[in-house]
Amino acid sequence: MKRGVKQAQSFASLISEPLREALKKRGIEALFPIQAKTFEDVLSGCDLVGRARTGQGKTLAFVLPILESLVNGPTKASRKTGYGRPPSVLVLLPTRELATQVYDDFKVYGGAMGLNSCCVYGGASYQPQEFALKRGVDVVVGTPGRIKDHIEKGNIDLSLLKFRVLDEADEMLRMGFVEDVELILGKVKDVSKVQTLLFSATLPSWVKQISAKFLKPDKKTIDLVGNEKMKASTNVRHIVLPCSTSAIPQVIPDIIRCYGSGGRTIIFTEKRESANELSGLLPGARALHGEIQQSQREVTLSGFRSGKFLTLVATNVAARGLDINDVQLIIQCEPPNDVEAYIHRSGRTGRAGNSGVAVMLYDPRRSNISKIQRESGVKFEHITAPKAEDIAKAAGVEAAQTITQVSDSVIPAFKSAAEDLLNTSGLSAVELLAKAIAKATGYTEIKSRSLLTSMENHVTLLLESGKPIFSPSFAFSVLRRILPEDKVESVTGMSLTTDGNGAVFDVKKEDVDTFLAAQENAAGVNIEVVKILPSLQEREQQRGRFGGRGRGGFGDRSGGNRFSGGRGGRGGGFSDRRNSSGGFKGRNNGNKW
Ligand SMILES: Nc1ncnc2c1ncn2[C@@H]1O[C@H](COP(=O)(O)OP(=O)(O)OP(=O)(O)O)[C@@H](O)[C@H]1O
Repeated sequence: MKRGVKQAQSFASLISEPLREALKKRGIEALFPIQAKTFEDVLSGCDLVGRARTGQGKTLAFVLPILESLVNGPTKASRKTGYGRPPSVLVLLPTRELATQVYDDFKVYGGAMGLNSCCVYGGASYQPQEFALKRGVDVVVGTPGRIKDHIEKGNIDLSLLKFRVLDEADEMLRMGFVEDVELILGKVKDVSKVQTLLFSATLPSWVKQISAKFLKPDKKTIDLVGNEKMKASTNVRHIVLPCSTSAIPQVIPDIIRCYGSGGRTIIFTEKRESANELSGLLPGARALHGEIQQSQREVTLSGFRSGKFLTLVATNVAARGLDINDVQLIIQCEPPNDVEAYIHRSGRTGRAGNSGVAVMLYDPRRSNISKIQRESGVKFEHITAPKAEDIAKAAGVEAAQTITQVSDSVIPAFKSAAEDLLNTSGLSAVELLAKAIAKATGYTEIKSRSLLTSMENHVTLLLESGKPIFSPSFAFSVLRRILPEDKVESVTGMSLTTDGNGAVFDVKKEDVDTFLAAQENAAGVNIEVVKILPSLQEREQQRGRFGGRGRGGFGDRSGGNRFSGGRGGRGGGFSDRRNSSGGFKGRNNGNKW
């Protein structure tokens, strides 16, 4: 669904005929706001800092005016042409995948105007890059490390440079490319002759300081996010869902079924090992991360782009800038460390005016979502794992469509089997059809899940004791008074409610009656099955108030080993999150996040 983000304004007047034709072939017939707002400043020679939310067209916001300037505008006269010419434009990006993507735009649109581009990044062989540079190019796009190497080898001459662009500038600097970037930018002798453009959807204050160093003092800033509260994409439905790590592989297929709209899904994990592991557990998924060989990364990404497979499990290497058609759903397996990562990851959907869904999984006992909520301005929608009826509804709609598409010619072949079934099964036609749809969708058994951790065949209970519950260990002590030790030991996920009056936890489905009956053993104790997950205290809140990691503390007893889904060690406190061992499959799996 398109929203009205396009601006027809000045398209024809700003953009020359061949470029307009090339844009039209890709469905672009008007400028987006960031493009319209920056175009003339770039054309008139200004340095510029540009910021707009993800998917709002920042790439063309520099590509188009640069091309117009080189071919029809102020830099035309001094631009060299012919064999062996040095580049007029240098574009720096943080990842190889992004460099390739931006190069593609320069190749197509610059090509339409008679300009040559090349792309240089690490992990690919030097020789073809050297040949291209020696032949002479107008635009060089690449990652800082490799560009620096080429400059040092004398393959790139920056003496006639007109434009330098830092795209996803904050990520490039955050990734530790500061020295390379400074060295590259420092190679330009006469900065008065070069325009520097810096773009990103996120511009933390430290980037602004750096931009003050690289850009001219009279630079323009076009910030379409500015002080607005909402920093993430407004075209995306931002959702959070409580889920323990061990339940992630089971819950994800259901989330895709209910929220994926049949399109592509990108799943983000914090660690490479988790991306490998999860992609192995999800049917038809592939992994993408920095440890995979460059040639394989390219094969994977192009397979995902072309629809050979629809689920990509990636680390932050895919968080920035990637523009892939029909990504309907983003799943983050846990809250990222910084708000920028949340904004960029969720921004891989809901692009160019389309809508999308971003689901972030979190362990209510360990994760801190309020920080991301506060800093991104996102008001998260809280949901629990898709229920049987949600899955059936989503899967059923899809299956019903495919069933109606089956040719009528098969009916005679299967009719008598269908009639036999109807006559002998004792079920109605509708009931039988429901079973057939279940079989067709693969959902022949729908397991119930707990609201607190999304674990299969577990139920979330609420405990109240008639007085405030200050700590998980207090809640355990109440349980210990009314239940045998082995039942108390089996409790997982003990978490306190925000109002301080209750604690919620998961028990096995078969133990629910024992827990409910136990409340009779003590006056004032109330235990009930949770229908809607109450608001829960977060990690910091509990640590701040009670400061402890000791026995019975947060994470302790309640599946403290984050990845095992089993009982944690006594000292396994919440702060050990990043060092916990275990994996999606269980305790014996040594993979880390
Ligand atoms: N004027 C336009 N009309 C229609 N589509 C456009 C227009 N400009 C850009 N697009 C499309 O919008 C999509 C997003 O553009 P782009 O990748 O430049 O976004 P971005 O702002 O750089 O996002 P991010 O911050 O995630 O990198 C691309 O598919 C691009 O082709």
